[in-house]
Formats: sequence, structure tokens, C-alpha cells
Amino acid sequence: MIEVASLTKHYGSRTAVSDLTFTVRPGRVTGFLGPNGAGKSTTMRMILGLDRPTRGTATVTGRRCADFADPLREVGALLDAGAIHGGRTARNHLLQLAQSNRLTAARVDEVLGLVGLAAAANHRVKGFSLGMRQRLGIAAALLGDPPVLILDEPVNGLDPEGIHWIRHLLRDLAEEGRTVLVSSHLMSEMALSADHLIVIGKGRLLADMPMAAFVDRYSRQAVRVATPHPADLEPLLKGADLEYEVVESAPDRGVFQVRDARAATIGDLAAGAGVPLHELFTQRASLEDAYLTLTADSTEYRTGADAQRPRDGA
Ligand SMILES: Nc1ncnc2c1ncn2[C@@H]1O[C@H](COP(=O)(O)OP(=O)(O)OP(=O)(O)O)[C@@H](O)[C@H]1O
Repeated sequence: MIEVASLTKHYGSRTAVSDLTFTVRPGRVTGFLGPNGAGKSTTMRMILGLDRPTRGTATVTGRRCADFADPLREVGALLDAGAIHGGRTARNHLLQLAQSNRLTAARVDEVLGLVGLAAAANHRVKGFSLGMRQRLGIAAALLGDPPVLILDEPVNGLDPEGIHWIRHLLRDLAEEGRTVLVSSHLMSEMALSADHLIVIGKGRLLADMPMAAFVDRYSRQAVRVATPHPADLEPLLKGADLEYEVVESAPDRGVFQVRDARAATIGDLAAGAGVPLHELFTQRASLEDAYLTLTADSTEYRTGADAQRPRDGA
């Protein structure tokens, strides 16, 4: 379990993290989301005792990380995979970590195999790709078989096989009863691996809830409907006061996306007026939609195209 209470961090006049309180529970994967600069890495660093909070506390299984005698046995972390000393071999890098935490060389070989780096164990890290460094970072996090894992962007640089592997690894670790906190900007990946979400923006807590509840609460359902007679369907949608967008428009094929509607309502409307339909289905709301809606006002760094994106629900 990770417990964060009133956690605050100022860098000079800049507030990176502001009065954050949340609990990360064991047995599930908790996704830690937020736009660039939201304060995720700073929060993780404070939990790990690598940064001192300006105010508040962060504990892992009830204690401050700085107080652990063998930290790797208590909490495994992946923060910046690029920061590993390049002159060492992968095995030597892990051996050194193992020795300082009273772990065996056999465990080093075990985790090298687990992350798929056995064949590269005696190669110097400076020749490693980003994905290989990432795997090595994950090996270090797993080395002490810890009950708590904190992983900052673990899929960064991984190939599709690696992404698939980490997804299953996270789920397995949670199923074993461990506490897993993982940040990622890849919403599609998060949607597949996380059970619970903590979302922050500009250092503040925006949401702390199960994945399904988050998507339900912050995204809007839409129904997609296609007809060969758009000129007959559109007045029906207007007449029923439904909010819609025209996705495709040709005289013999119109596709509409109808907001906050039920497929049955639209099907009945069309049937009542004898308008044929070629498609009618409810579009599943995505985590990405929900996330963009919630964080629209908390995004500091926005691209031109995104800056013009209409805000849902605004
Ligand atoms: N050592 C530091 N000195 C000064 N400011 C810092 C320092 N570390 C982080 N910050 C600032 O704190 C804020 C939060 O940064 P942080 O890296 O925690 O965000 P993040 O959510 O991890 O972002 P990203 O998704 O881009 O990695 C940012 O405004 C950042 O510029």
C-alpha cells in the first residue's frame, strides 16, 4: 500500500505538487495519469524518498522509503531508464544493486531471464536500445521481489512484443497481491492494464476512481448511424432535439454521430418514419476521451491542433 497525505512540493515559486492525498491499494494496477508537467514524476520521487516534500507525507507499507534498510526488497521502481551507467554490463549493473540489498547473484540471472535480457546480460549498457534499457530498469525494479512497484512510463521505447509483455506482467504482479502504481501517456495501453486511476493536473488531484467509473463519468456515449436516405433521417434527429455531428455526407449515404443517445431511440425513430438504416451502434466511450475531457483545463503544454479541439461537455 502507498499512502500519500497532503503531499506538496514547491520548486522556488513553482508549485509542482499541491496538497495531494491518495492511497494506492494492493491487488490491482493503479494508473497514474496527468498531462506533461502535472507532477507525476515529482510525486513518485517523493514517495520513493528521492525528493523531499515541502509539506505532507508519503509512505510505503506504512513507512518512509528513506527508512528502509534494503529498499529493493520493499519497493521496486523504474524512474528514468536512461540514467543507468553505460560502461557497465547489464549483469554487473544488477549485481551491484543486488549486493547492496543483500540479494543473490542467482536472483540477478532470474530477473535477466524474466525481462528477456539473458542473451545481452554481458553486454555494456551503452550499446542498449531504449527498449533494452527499459527492460533493464524493470529488471532492477523486480530484483528484490518487492510487494510494491512504482513504474514511470514503463512502456516507453518498448516494441509491440515488449508492450504486450509489460501489460501481462503488470496484471500478474497485481494478481499476486502487489501494489502497482504505473504512469503512462498511452491511454489505449492504460485502458488495457489499469483497474484504478489516479489523475492529476497542475499538481492537484483530479480523479481517484475505478477505470470503468472514470470512463462513465467523464466521457459521453455516442451512437453511430448510417442511412442511404440522409435527407430523411436528419430532420428526424433535429425534430427529436438530438445533438449530432455529420460524419459522412453524400446523397445516398449519410453517417451521423449522435451524442448522449440510445441506439434504440434512433432505431425506433427511423423505423417509425420508414427510413432504412445500414449501421446503428453505440460507440464505446474511450479512456482517452474521458481523460481529455477531465484534463482539458489542466493541460499546460498544448499543440496547435489540440488547442483548437472543442472541449466536450464544456
Ligand atoms: N528539479 C526541478 N526543479 C525545478 N522544477 C522542477 C523540477 N522537477 C520538476 N519540476 C517542475 O515540476 C513540474 C512537475 O514536473 P514532473 O516532471 O513531476 O511532471 P510529470 O507529470 O512527470 O510530467 P511528464 O508527463 O512530462 O513527465 C513541472 O512544471 C516541472 O517543470
